[in-house]
Amino acid sequence: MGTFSEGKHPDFKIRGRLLSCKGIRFLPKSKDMNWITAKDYEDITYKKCNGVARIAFNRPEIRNAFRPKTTAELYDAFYDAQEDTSIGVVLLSGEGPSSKDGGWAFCSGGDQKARGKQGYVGEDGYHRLNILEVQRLIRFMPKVVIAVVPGWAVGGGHSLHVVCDLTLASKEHAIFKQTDADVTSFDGGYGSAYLAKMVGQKKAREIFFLGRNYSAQEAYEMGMVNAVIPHAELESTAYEWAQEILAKSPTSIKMLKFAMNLTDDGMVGQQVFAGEATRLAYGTEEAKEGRNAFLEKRKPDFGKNKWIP
Ligand SMILES: CC(C)(COP(=O)(O)OP(=O)(O)OC[C@H]1O[C@@H](n2cnc3c(N)ncnc32)[C@H](O)[C@@H]1OP(=O)(O)O)[C@@H](O)C(=O)NCCC(=O)NCCSC(=O)CCC(=O)c1ccccc1C(=O)O
Repeated sequence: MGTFSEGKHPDFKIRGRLLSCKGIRFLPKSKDMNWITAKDYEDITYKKCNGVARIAFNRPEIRNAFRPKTTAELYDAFYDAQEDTSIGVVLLSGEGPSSKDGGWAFCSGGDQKARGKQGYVGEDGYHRLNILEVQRLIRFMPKVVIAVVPGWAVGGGHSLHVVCDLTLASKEHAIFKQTDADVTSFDGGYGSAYLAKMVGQKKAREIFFLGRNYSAQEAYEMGMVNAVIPHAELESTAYEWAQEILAKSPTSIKMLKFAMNLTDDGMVGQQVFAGEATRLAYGTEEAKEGRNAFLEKRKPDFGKNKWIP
């Protein structure tokens, strides 16, 4: 990747987010990172910079465990990132280290102190399992979501990294662990079944049935982590991966994500993919003629020789 800065090269110009030099495109480097807070929350942080949104758990003293308030905030931030047309990639991470003991975490799953009889108890007194709504938003949003794992990814936190499109992990501090079977929980959806597609049935069963710790390197070798990154470079590397993705065709990225989801998501996967195909069809002359004919109360004339093989 290039590192020209403005003024240093005669052919340098800014074109959108990309820097162009005689046809060669240079991506913003991590030194250009300038995160701006998008919204203040209690349990998470939410920032944006150069087409990238960064959402992070912010309960480091309890290894970034989530309660209903956390998941409601996560949903709100992810929805905002989905709707913001300037955003193409979302990083999901965990703030840290813990001021208590210096430990790092991505997320340790459901806050066991908030757990009630039928889920996690919110301020309204209802028992919920609404992390699954967050999982679905990550899965179905037309943007790339990267799990940036600086420490523990455990229980429901492990499931979240699984459902993200990509995972980058801290070489020194990331540890992957499934404790669902220790606390009578079971993510029978993406957390387990999709994990098995990723690492294979035997390995997925080992992860859940034994609940062992796996290092970033072991997770990488299993196929559930894309890259193992020195801790100090984790955030900047995630930003640079995001910039590489942002340089691609947004329609291609969206359709590729939905195409890869399709086979595992059944009719809903087909619905999501087909919805985007419909949107593309709406952009054609044919669609314009169909709409106009209806509005003008006449038969549509789609023309001859339109049945392209
Ligand atoms: C994460 C650990 C392995 C880290 O161990 P360690 O580094 O030794 O730190 P500790 O001293 O244990 O922890 C420090 C501090 O944090 C508190 N803490 C840690 N995790 C939690 C938690 N999940 N809830 C509440 N508090 C937590 C811990 O008590 C310490 O506090 P002190 O006051 O200092 O004592 C280890 O901490 C650990 O194993 N944690 C528990 C992991 C766990 O079991 N998580 C829950 C799994 S079940 C789940 O997440 C369900 C989620 C869900 O809603 C769901 C439901 C249905 C379908 C799918 C899902 C889904 O999974 O998404």
